[in-house]
Amino acid sequence: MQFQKNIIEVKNLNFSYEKQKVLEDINFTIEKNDFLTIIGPNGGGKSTLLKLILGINKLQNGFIKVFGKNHLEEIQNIGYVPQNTNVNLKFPITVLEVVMMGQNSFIKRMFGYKKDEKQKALEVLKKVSMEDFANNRISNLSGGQRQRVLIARALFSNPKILLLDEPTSNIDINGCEQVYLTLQELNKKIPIIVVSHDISVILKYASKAFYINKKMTQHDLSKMKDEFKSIDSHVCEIELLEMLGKCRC
Ligand SMILES: Nc1ncnc2c1ncn2[C@@H]1O[C@H](COP(=O)(O)OP(=O)(O)OP(=O)(O)O)[C@@H](O)[C@H]1O
Repeated sequence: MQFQKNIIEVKNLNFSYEKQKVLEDINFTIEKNDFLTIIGPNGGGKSTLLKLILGINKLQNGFIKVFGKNHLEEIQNIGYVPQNTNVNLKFPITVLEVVMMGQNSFIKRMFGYKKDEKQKALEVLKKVSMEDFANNRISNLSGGQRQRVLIARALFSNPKILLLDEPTSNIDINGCEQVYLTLQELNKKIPIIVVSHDISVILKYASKAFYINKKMTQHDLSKMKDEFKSIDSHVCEIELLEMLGKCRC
């Protein structure tokens, strides 16, 4: 197989809802080991960009290539953890069952799961350090634990890229760290793209940051890394966000 440097390539992307322009002249590439965070103000266009990559929003111009092909041909290789999960917490469903919902076959869901699928679900739960909770009800987990289960669900179909939309909203700082440590471990094998408002936490883990407010500013975080690693107290996220929005690095 030919070596593919760019896992995702986006060029000349513009997008509008009705007459409201939401994204303007977006260009970037994602490589194999990237851990990218997409940050920016509310309504800046972050989720819209993810939905374009996933084919949920229809491309209006420009192009998105995944592994060198039209992105729509490669959707099955993209794992997605959406902002609002569709798991009904009132439904008496176990962690293992939630993970196995990561396969798209309705027939399989109707007629039960095979033994090897349960084994595979346990393996992906191990990747997010949640295998001991396999038989617990999803409703009994903490927010951070639940989010790691939803990451396992996205991993069930062996994606080659993982996209997450605000995976740590409503999770306390320790839960956040656990989720990001999990993502850091997964990033040894696959690129990670995460939309987040947890600026100071995510900047410790990410290698790149894209600030989006209709237009995009790209930041290579490797140089700033040591400073962010030493952050263990309060940082003013508003100032940090403003700085990243104005900076032209
Ligand atoms: N389906 C839609 N139809 C019309 N307008 C939409 C739709 N989805 C989003 N928008 C608008 O597009 C803009 C960008 O929304 P988007 O959800 O991409 O922002 P975001 O950066 O993810 O915001 P947040 O941080 O609040 O989640 C907003 O003004 C929003 O109201």
